[in-house]
Amino acid sequence: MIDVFGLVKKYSKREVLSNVSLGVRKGEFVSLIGPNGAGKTTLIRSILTLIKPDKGEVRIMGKDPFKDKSIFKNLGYVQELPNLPPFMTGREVLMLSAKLKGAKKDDVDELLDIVGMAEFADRQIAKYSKGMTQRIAIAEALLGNPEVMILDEPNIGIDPIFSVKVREMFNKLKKNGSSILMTSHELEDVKKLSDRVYMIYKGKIVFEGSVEQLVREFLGINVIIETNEVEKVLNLVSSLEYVKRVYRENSRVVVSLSEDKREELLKSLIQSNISVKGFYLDLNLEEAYARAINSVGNNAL
Ligand SMILES: Nc1ncnc2c1ncn2[C@@H]1O[C@H](COP(=O)(O)OP(=O)(O)OP(=O)(O)O)[C@@H](O)[C@H]1O
Repeated sequence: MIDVFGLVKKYSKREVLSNVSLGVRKGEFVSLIGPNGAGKTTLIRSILTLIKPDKGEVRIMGKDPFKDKSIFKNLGYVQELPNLPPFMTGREVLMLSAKLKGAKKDDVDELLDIVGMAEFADRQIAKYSKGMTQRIAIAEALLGNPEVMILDEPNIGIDPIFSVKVREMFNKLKKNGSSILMTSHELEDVKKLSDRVYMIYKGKIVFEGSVEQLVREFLGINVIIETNEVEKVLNLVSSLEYVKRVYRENSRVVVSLSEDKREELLKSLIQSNISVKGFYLDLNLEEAYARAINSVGNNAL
């Protein structure tokens, strides 16, 4: 639904996007992560034709957005720090957008309710807080259930309770078959929402895969065992040849494996009659992200 081939963007002589290719399939949620200045917004704005790339091609729903603007009727976009008209009210912004997208007044009312802005709908944007403006921007992007949604740091300024709601909304959109591309520094959202992740560093894609693959590649396979019998677990696992490292965290034992022997490990625990309350892969995306950036930074690009 979104395809980018060999995108290059230069500012003066500096290349800020270097041969970037990326794809988002139907019903897929893809996140674009990377440090400040890596090129995420430049890439998003190039996809949306707000920036003209020097080389490369973009397709949205199979069409070239630089030539066919009709696709934008079916596309929702939350831009980084939304710049909504300050003298319009939230409702007016949504009504205007509904007209352009062919959505109904009822859809506007429903969305105002969903984003918790019904009460403030007739207040001017200039009088909104940052988070309130962001809520209207998200509602605006969701209008008309777009087939493609592009989100550039949608969670800036949003409180934790609404963050959970936003995740639910994006998940619902995805279940209905929409394709979503998001940039975010909120790794918890990235972890909970993404089917696939692209990591961009200094204008180059340096990783593509699932969150689990990213964690495995940069942190290895770490299993968390929750148990009341920590000592027994420590004794058992430290004798297993595929266990690289083991440490205790209160009533949890964290075990690093040299290869994917999770099934064997679980069997050994059960055979030793150890009561296991929890057994799962540690998906510490923050740490994997830091290591990945460190590793690409060291292998000078
Ligand atoms: N109009 C411009 N003129 C010159 N350089 C620019 C311009 N816009 C962006 N850049 C540069 O392009 C690079 C990529 O910027 P971009 O905004 O895409 O990064 P980002 O990954 O979105 O960062 P952040 O996480 O901070 O939002 C940066 O080095 C930035 O300084």
